[in-house]
Amino acid sequence: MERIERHACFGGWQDVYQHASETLGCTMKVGVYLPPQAQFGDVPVLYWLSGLTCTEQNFITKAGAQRYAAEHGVILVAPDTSPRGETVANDPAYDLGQGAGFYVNATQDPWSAHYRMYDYIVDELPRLIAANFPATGARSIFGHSMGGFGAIMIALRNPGRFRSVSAFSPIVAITRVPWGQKALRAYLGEDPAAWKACDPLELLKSATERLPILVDQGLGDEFIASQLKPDILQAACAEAGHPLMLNLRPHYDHSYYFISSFIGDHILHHATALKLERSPS
Ligand SMILES: N[C@@H](CCC(=O)N[C@@H](CSC=O)C(=O)NCC(=O)O)C(=O)O
Repeated sequence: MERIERHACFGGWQDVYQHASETLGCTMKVGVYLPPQAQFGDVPVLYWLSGLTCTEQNFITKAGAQRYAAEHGVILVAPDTSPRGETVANDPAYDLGQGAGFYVNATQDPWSAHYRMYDYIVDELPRLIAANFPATGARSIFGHSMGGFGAIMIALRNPGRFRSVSAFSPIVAITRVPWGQKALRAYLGEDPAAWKACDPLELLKSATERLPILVDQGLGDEFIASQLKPDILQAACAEAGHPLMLNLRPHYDHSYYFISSFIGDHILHHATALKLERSPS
C-alpha cells in the first residue's frame, strides 16, 4: 500500500493509502486513521462504509471521528465506495456506478468486470489491513446510508467476524426502495435469490448471531420516507427477536452534520465491544 496523504491528527495520523486491488481490478484509495496507541502495540479496527457519491475523503474530512478513535485507541478504516477509473463502467446518475457500489458483487454486464465491493470489504481489505498496520484481530463495522446497508448486511452475512455493528440512516429495506431496487436490478439482475442473499430484512430472519444493531436516524432526513423506512427495520428486528437500539433524532437531516453529532456515541459503542475479552468458544 502506498501512502499518498499524511496529516497529524489528535496525537495520531490520518493517512490515505492507494493500492492495486486484485478483487476490483483497479486502483483503490482508503483512509486509515492510526490512533496514538498504535505506536505502542496492536489495536482493534473499526471499518466505516460511506454512502452514495462518497470517496474515501468524505468521512475522514467531515465526520469528526478521529477525536474519538484517538480517545479509545481504535484504527479507523474508510474505503472508497466503488471501483474507479476510466476503464470501469459508470453511469451518469449519482446512485449507480462509480461512487455507488452498494457493497455487493455484481453479476451483470457491464458491472461484473469490476464491481465486487462485497468481496473487497469482507476479504481483501481486512487482509491488507492485517498485513500493513498494527491491528489486533478484533473488528467492528459501521456506515451511512448505502454504507449503513452495507455494514448491517455484511455483519449479518458473516457471523463471528465483527464484535459490533452500527449505522446512520441505513437503506435497510433494500429491495423495497428506489435506490436499492435500481442498484440490485443493475448489479444482480432480476434473480430473487441474489436479492434475498443481500437483504438485511431476510438475513435477520435466519441470523445465527444476534449482534445488537445500533442505528441513529434523523427525523428531518429528506430520504426517511422514500428510501430509508426505519419502521421496517424496527418491525423486522422485533419479529426476528434481534436486538436493535434505534435512536430517532428530531430535526437531524441525512448529512454529515448529523453523523458528526453522534459519531462519538457510535465509536464508544464499538470501542466497548472491541475491548471486551472474548471467552474461548
Ligand atoms: N441527491 C444527492 C444524494 C447524495 C447524498 O446525499 N449522498 C450522501 C449519502 S446518501 C446514501 O447513500 C452522502 O454521504 N453524501 C456525501 C456528503 O459528503 O454529504 C446529491 O446531491 O448528490
